[in-house]
Amino acid sequence: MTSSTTAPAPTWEAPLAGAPLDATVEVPGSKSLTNRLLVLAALADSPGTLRGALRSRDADLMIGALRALGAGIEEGDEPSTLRVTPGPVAGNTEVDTGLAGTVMRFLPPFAALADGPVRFDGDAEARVRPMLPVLAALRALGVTVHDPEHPGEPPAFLPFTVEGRGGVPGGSVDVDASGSSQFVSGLLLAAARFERGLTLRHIGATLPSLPHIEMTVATLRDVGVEVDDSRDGIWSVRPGPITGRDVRVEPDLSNAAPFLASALVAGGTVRVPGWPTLTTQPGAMVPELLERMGGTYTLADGVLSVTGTGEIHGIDVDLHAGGELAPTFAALAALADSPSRLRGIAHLRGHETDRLAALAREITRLGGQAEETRDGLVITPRPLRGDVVRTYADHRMATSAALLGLRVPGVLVENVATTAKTLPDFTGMWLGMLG
Ligand SMILES: O=C(O)C1=C[C@@H](OP(=O)(O)O)[C@@H](O)[C@H](O)C1
Ligand SMILES: C=C(OP(=O)(O)O)C(=O)O
Repeated sequence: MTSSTTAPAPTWEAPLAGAPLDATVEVPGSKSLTNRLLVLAALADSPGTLRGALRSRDADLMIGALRALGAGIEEGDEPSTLRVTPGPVAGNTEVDTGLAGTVMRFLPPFAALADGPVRFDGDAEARVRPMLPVLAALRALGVTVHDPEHPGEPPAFLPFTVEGRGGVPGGSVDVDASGSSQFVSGLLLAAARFERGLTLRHIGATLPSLPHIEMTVATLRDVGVEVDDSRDGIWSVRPGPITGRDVRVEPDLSNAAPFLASALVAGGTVRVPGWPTLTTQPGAMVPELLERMGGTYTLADGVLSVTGTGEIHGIDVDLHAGGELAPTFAALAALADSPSRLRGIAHLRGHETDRLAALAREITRLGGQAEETRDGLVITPRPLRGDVVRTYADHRMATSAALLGLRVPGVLVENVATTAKTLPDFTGMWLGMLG
């Protein structure tokens, strides 16, 4: 018998909360806004600037890809200030999507405008994330998408090549977006540059993450694009110019979630400044959900404060509008005083990992009880014990494990560096919060 040569993945011992919290946490810019604003700035008719942009793996993959596709992107005085100079969309290039849904789903329609082929590939974990609806829509719109290594088989996953021909006629297309709202967002973001614009009709039974589609529509309108979203499940984008603008990016409210949730686990107060009064981010749901689980919150002068007592109540919640919040609420549910049900999140099976399976498996590993349902999780609190928590290259599995570790001694988070996908200094921020 030979011994395994695979080194164990490094782990990070999640710190226990020794005392009630009293912390203010500055949360970097929203991933979803940063990557939309970058795409629109690169498609615009004039230069634009993002301030307070996220700099993380997903944002830097988007920057790298847009540069490869012909845009100029320079840092200003700070890394979070990005000056974007649009250029003709360039082909004969490659896009590394990493594991970023926003890069793999937003850029194929953009690449269809290029003057040559654009090859897309990403991480091993990215190669199993669903891509078919956006690629099939492009093909229905007359764009050639193929995998030169498997000619004759229309690709449904990474890797693939989009044959840019310098323009897209556009028109009408049906898309089943029940697997991801990003299929809709990606097509809408590039549609003002299609010759006839685009009318997109969602034909699936369910539609996740509607706030993220509303974010797409809002960011398009902010740069002067006309969008008709007056009919449920149908979006029409008129062809027309896109204006380069100077915009400030809101903090990432979904990344704020595990920090705010910490107040419920450890007791005390956590504050996040820069909380927008009006936003399309699904993280806007976080304060009310934390209140339902036993916290209280206030919003004053743009500072959101969440206070907890250490007591957490179970919740029955449909998270289809904000599925990316599920790992945070699953961790709270595992520490609650009554069972919880998270519903409406079947599409999490196509996220960074199959999040329903991963959350059920890891909560169970710590001695908890968590079962997958058709469209979510049922979590019954049990006494938990420390162990290694596997993270499956998923940043939110890591932040969710850190939350459990505030109360459960000996939680060892595997590959905590995966948090760099959207939060490059997660462990520094977490330790800072604990004081
Ligand atoms: O458009 C976006 O920026 C996002 C949309 C959502 O995707 P799904 O609709 O696939 O859940 C969300 O979960 C993801 O984190 C970001
Ligand atoms: C689902 C997520 O990411 P992505 O943008 O890669 O889909 C997420 O951040 O929770």
